[in-house]
Amino acid sequence: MNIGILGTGSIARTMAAEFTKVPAFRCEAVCSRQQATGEALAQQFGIPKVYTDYDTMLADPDIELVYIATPNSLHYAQTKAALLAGKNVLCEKPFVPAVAEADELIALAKEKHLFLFEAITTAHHPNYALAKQYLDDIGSLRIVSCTFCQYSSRYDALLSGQVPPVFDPACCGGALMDLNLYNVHFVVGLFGEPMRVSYHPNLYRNGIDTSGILLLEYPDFLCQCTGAKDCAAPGSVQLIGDAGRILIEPGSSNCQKLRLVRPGQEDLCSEYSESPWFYEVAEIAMILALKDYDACYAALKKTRQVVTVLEAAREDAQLGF
Ligand SMILES: NC(=O)C1=CN([C@@H]2O[C@H](COP(=O)(O)OP(=O)(O)OC[C@H]3O[C@@H](n4cnc5c(N)ncnc54)[C@H](OP(=O)(O)O)[C@@H]3O)[C@@H](O)[C@H]2O)C=CC1
Ligand SMILES: O=C1CO[C@H](CO)[C@@H](O)[C@@H]1O
Repeated sequence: MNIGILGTGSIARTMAAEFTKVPAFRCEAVCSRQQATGEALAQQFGIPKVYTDYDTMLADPDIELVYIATPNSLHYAQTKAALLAGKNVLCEKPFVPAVAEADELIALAKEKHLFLFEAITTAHHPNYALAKQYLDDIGSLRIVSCTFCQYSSRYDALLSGQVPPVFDPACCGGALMDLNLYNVHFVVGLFGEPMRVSYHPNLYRNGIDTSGILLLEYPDFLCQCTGAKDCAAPGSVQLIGDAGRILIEPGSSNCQKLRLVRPGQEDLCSEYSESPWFYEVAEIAMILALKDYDACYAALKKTRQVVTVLEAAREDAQLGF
């Protein structure tokens, strides 16, 4: 599968490296707003073509899949253009801001029988499946607690007067959309949509949430998701039942270590060493190789549920974007 990469930022570089580990993928082209930036990425990863115009890249018949790694607010239009051009699409998280946009893109992918996928590591990690398997061992679930707090150098830029896309309301940035969404993916992936959603953000003066606490209420348990880009803390997911708990570290974006803890019993531990993107890219390669559209559309159904929760959270906090 020949890939055209759109964007040359931090995740585009990470993913270009991950694509090269999987023989089924070949990076065919990169598209950047500047020729020199595109050439730098192309040279680093041995990518033969550089485009500075997205439509021109979409017109390249050699490209079968477009990987979109641009600011959040561009995902919808760029995904739609790629699908209309007949390309499969892997779109970075967060998929799109609005449920109506998600529905339109999912319908378009189905109509054109194309692969469409949100690039997010959470559910692809082997320990995620293990957590699901261990749920029966912790009794009745009472509390879920997820923490993803990572101080961002872009927060320093915000404090010094710049507005990077990730802290720009016009780009649909913020801690909820950038980091807390991993927690939402973890929880909604396992338990579906909650009954009620409320979001309590710390706001910067431009109206962006630099951190915040999200409460998801389920019929039988409560879930607290913390996401922050303005402070740091060790990350984790804890699923706490009345007969034990499951602890995952460093958390919802990388389920590297899992521990099942039950009183009076030895802990069961599981640890993986590959990067979290490795498992995501391997699973995508498998879905594409098998043309497993059921798996693709099942993942999109989860993505749509997450978009619904995130939209409800932004509405609850009256974020205005
Ligand atoms: N899955 C994961 O682990 C991660 C996912 N992400 C997601 O990936 C996306 C990109 O994030 P990240 O790589 O950190 O962002 P960066 O700001 O580092 O890169 C974004 C790239 O998009 C391109 N771009 C196109 N239009 C614009 C524009 N108007 N403003 C700014 N950049 C533009 C730029 O490439 P050029 O200059 O070449 O045109 C830029 O380098 C986001 O949606 C983010 O949520 C981010 C980090 C990790
Ligand atoms: O998705 C993400 C995961 O972590 C990154 C930082 O390391 C974030 O900036 C990013 O958007």
